[in-house]
Amino acid sequence: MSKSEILTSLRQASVVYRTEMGEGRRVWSEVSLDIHKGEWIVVIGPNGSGKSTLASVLLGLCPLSEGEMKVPKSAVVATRGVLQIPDAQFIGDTIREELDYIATEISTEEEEREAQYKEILSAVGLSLPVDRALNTLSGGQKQLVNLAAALSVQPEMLVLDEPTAMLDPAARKEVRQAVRAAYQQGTTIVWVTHRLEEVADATRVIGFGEGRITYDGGPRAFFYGDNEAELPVMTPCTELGLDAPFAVKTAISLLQMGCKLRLLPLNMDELAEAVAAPCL
Ligand SMILES: Nc1ncnc2c1ncn2[C@@H]1O[C@H](COP(=O)(O)OP(=O)(O)OP(=O)(O)O)[C@@H](O)[C@H]1O
Repeated sequence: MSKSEILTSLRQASVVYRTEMGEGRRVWSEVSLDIHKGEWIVVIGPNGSGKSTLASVLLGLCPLSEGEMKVPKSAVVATRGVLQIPDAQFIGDTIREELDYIATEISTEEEEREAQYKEILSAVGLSLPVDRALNTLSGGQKQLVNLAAALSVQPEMLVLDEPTAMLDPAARKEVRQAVRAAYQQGTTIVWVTHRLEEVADATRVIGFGEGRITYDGGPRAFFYGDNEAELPVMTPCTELGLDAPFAVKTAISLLQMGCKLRLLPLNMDELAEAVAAPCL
């Protein structure tokens, strides 16, 4: 997929929130960023570092106080979002109502419409009756309905703000799988998270610390630094005060013991691959 087409640009963007006392509180300073078509960007950082503010800005929910956000004329960008709390996004009471509100180009002809609903749901791996009440669904199913609704308008860019935060491991896996399918269909992904294992899907990682971008690069360099020959004392991950996933920490220990790994793993599957061959 081409990385050249820019979907959205931020230039010297700052956000100042007003506190209850009416004072300005600067939570974002001089953030500059180009989001390219075909990227899967994971945005990571400690609590309160400004990650969700990026999601809100991209979704048009938070105005910039300074700087600008540009959508180049060549890119017709439809951006949709899925947020942390599944119920907070629902408008309707049933899956049908939800899709009726959000999905566009739904047929007025009944048979065709039912087939469209089925297709929208199956795109995220759901096979539920459309008249199911939303409050009878599990957290994971609710989040998949939100995802299905967001994807039903075929957005160019999908912004996810900690979509798995309230979910159990099985549901987290389903949501990631559904987002991977959307990515493979050409949707650009911006995924805000505090779960470091979710970095494994990224083509690009953006690290946030105290309202500024501290890292913008590949996922492996985020965990291991950019010099494969020598492990740095501090990596972009540890500089943000974040604890690397088990697979990364294990690989670092092996490297420190003098083992040469075939790849620098991002997750358990890759760790198994890295240690399957004897140390060189
Ligand atoms: N509507 C608001 N009004 C005032 N301050 C806000 C508002 N939203 C966020 N903030 C503050 O802005 C800072 C950045 O918040 P943001 O939610 O973007 O961070 P985050 O990295 O997503 O944090 P977390 O991981 O805890 O969700 C925080 O200090 C937060 O308290």
